[in-house]
Amino acid sequence: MNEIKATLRDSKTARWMVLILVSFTMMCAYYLTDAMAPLQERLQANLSWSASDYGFFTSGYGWFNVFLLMLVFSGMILDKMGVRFTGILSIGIMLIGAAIKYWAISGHVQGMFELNILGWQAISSSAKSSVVAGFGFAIFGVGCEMFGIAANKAVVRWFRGKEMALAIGLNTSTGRIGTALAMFTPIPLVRMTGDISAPVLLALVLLCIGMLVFILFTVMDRKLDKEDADAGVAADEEFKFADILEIGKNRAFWYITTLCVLFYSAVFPFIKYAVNLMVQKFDISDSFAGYIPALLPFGALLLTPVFGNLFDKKGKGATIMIIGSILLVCVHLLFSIPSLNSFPIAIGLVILLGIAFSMVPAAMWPSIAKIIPHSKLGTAYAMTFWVQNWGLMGVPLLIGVVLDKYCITGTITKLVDGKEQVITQYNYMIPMLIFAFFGFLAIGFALLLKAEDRKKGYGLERPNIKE
Ligand SMILES: NCCCC[C@H](N)C(=O)NCC(=O)O
Repeated sequence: MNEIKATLRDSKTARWMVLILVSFTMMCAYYLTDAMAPLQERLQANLSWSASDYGFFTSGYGWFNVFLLMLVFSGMILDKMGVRFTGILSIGIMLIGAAIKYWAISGHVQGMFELNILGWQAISSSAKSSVVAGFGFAIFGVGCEMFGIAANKAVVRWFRGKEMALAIGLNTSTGRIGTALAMFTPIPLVRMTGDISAPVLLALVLLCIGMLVFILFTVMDRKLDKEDADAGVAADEEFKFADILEIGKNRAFWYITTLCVLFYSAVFPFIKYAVNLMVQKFDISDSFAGYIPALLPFGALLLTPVFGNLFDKKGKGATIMIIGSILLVCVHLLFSIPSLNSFPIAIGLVILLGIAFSMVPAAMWPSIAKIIPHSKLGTAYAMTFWVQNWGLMGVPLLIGVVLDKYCITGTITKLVDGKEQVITQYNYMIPMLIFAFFGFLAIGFALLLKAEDRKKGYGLERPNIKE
């Protein structure tokens, strides 16, 4: 009888160590992604950014991923070159993007940007700093998404047949720590330093540490490769273009991917405006406002592993996604009602949103691994992220333009960091209805996914761990 040799993967300590190493960089990346969100009013006061400028800059995250198909290339690089190479490359790209963003926001870029074609103004004028910062954010976005798919694949590799959904959930949760920190640390940091770009500088330093930590992971992963080779475990198949076509033929894959773009379009872009929503709708002071949206990622950080564990042990992945999407719609509809503007309501709704934000990701990412074979997983995650990036790019821009066009209720003069500033006031009802609409469509696709799973037997409703 063949004796199956234990590998590093079979050691609980080694597996969880790997998870810690991979997740730390995720946290740094997520911190930088949202670190400008609490500074929306300060960007208006210090750099003359309108809501549209802020939306434009925020949409930068997806420009290259979407239009240059960088995410698809990232998936190919991942499946061809492996997680170690792709991880290091992605952190390098994030560092370059973050440095450009820092340079733009720290006052080196001034004036307005206009695109004139034969005397015709192609786009309305924007603050130059928002365009350059958006460019840096676009480069950063390529690295961040590339790192995301590499981290997912690394975790699946180390945890398949074990605590896979729990581990993916914990990895995502660590990212949420970064988002939570990004909600409430930037304002104190800016107050302390008097420099609006200080949070970006902090993120740059954290990313450098992230690079060192990831190098430690590569040492362990290389060891596992060697053990797998010695044990005769077949290496992953290399990327083939036919993979894209094959994945593209899978109906369940499209249901889950459409659900992904709709669901995340109602969460990540919401986070970008949430601090301002707290200040303007719920009349919460600027210095405290960030703590409330921070409850969202913080709740998700605690609950994503709980739902991941539930999925591992009891199954019900598609059902979890349906319930999460219903919760999302309820929250945004309640946010849209102007008279619901008290402090406890703000807290209650953000907590409920945190629960929805735990349920759907905890079930979604491991479900893709149940639908698509491991050798094509990098490409599959990349394709899903690519579609999702249309939302991450388009929706913040849409909300910024809608705010400037339809939601301005007036201006007030207030003290911001000791200086009198004129601040535009917005009514957030229409943006919240837009978010609710995305959630409503997401419910439909979650139902379709469940029906498809019943037909094809992917096992989304079955446990991942055989007890
Ligand atoms: N704040 C970073 C955006 C990450 C987007 C990424 N494509 C993703 O969806 N990751 C999984 C997650 O739930 O965060």
